[in-house]
Amino acid sequence: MTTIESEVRDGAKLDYSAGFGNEHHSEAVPGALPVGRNSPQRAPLGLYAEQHSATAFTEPRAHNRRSWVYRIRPSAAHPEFRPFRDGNLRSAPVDDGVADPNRLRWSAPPLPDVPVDFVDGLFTVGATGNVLQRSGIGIHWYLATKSMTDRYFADADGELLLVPQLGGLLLHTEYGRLRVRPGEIAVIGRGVRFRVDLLDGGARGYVCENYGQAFTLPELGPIGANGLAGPRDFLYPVAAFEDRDATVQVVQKFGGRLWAADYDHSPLDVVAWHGSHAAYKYDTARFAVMGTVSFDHPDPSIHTVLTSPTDTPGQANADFVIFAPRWLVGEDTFRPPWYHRNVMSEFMGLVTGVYDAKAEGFEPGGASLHNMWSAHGPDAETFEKASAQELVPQKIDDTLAFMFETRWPVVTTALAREAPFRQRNYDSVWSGLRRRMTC
Ligand SMILES: O=C(O)Cc1cc(O)ccc1O
Ligand SMILES: [Fe+2]
Repeated sequence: MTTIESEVRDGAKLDYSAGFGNEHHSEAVPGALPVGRNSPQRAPLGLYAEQHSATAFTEPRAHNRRSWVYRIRPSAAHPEFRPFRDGNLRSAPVDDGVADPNRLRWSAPPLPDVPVDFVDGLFTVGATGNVLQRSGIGIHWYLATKSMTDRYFADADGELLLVPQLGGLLLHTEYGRLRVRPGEIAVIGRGVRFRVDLLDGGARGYVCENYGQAFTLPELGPIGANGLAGPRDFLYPVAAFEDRDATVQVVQKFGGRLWAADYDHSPLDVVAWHGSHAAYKYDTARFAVMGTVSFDHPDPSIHTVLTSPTDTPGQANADFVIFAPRWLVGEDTFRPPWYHRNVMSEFMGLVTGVYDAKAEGFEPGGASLHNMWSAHGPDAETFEKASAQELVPQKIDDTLAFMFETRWPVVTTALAREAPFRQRNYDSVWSGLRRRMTC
């Protein structure tokens, strides 16, 4: 094992292997991991060796991702997948989609009052790009009221960045277990099979389904070698497997649609693995926030946790940006986010607290979409306060907002546009901004 970090919570201890993009290695049974080669004539303990290639074989080492797994049965041993209901899950291009220039905002969607698991509880706000071209993102909420039993999920269309907002999750993945609570995030690599147990009975959160290049850490440029998210704080699971012969349903998202097959065993049967493609979690409380110590509000790129680059430098397929607790000390500065029109599209969510650009209406669990070039910024109340406040050092505390930012316009689904929890009067938050010119 590389570096181990242990976490005892809810009476249960989980071990993790630390380090973003490391060559992790882990075995749940001693001797299960071959040494010195990946594919011996007979893998240890009668296991099957299998490679998961998350990048083309020939991609540069800096972003090549692949893992070797040693499992009870090879993944190839499965019956036919058949089309399955899509529920409220949509993909790009969205059939009934609208690329809407309006500012949109939603209250927190209520949890269903019937038992619904993570897969059935996915609700798509919008998407952009094209799943078949491996470009763009899907933006979803998950709204779950029961754990997945006898059911597993895998997304061939993209990796899944989960941002829990309500309730903890225990993610059982092919590579082992991750426990994530609000304030933490998890990324499940493309194609990785998993199931979701709810730790608190109900769970709500946000998903960025990244069709493009896998998330990586942003360059730090003149910031130097440290700051923002530290590589060692990304925690990967250690091997843990299910040795279970039972009829289970494996649902996979492929080409924008769901497909399902009934297996006669659990697909989480990896006894040992090594490599760089898996799943990981990160606690946003470990983010070393940077900001001004003189004047002016910095561009929000300073708060980037993870980025999915494209072939055009600086134009992200997706950036994951957080607005975490921090001190504001700027002198002669309008401290909240400035008014803004942006070629990049900004989807925002709130895990907890109040976001410093919106005095009211932007709720924990809710969301806003400021699409490419739509004009946005502080609401009227925030503007009044921030223009008049005494500029003493001020702690923004007990809050966590985030942004999925993408270079493409986001196309909203009919589901999201027609949702009863969409705030149809969102424009009015700016209507109180009166003329103030004095000459
Ligand atoms: O609230 C927003 O729109 C996000 C945002 C935050 C910020 O600090 C600066 C610019 C920006 O777009
Ligand atoms: Fe913005």
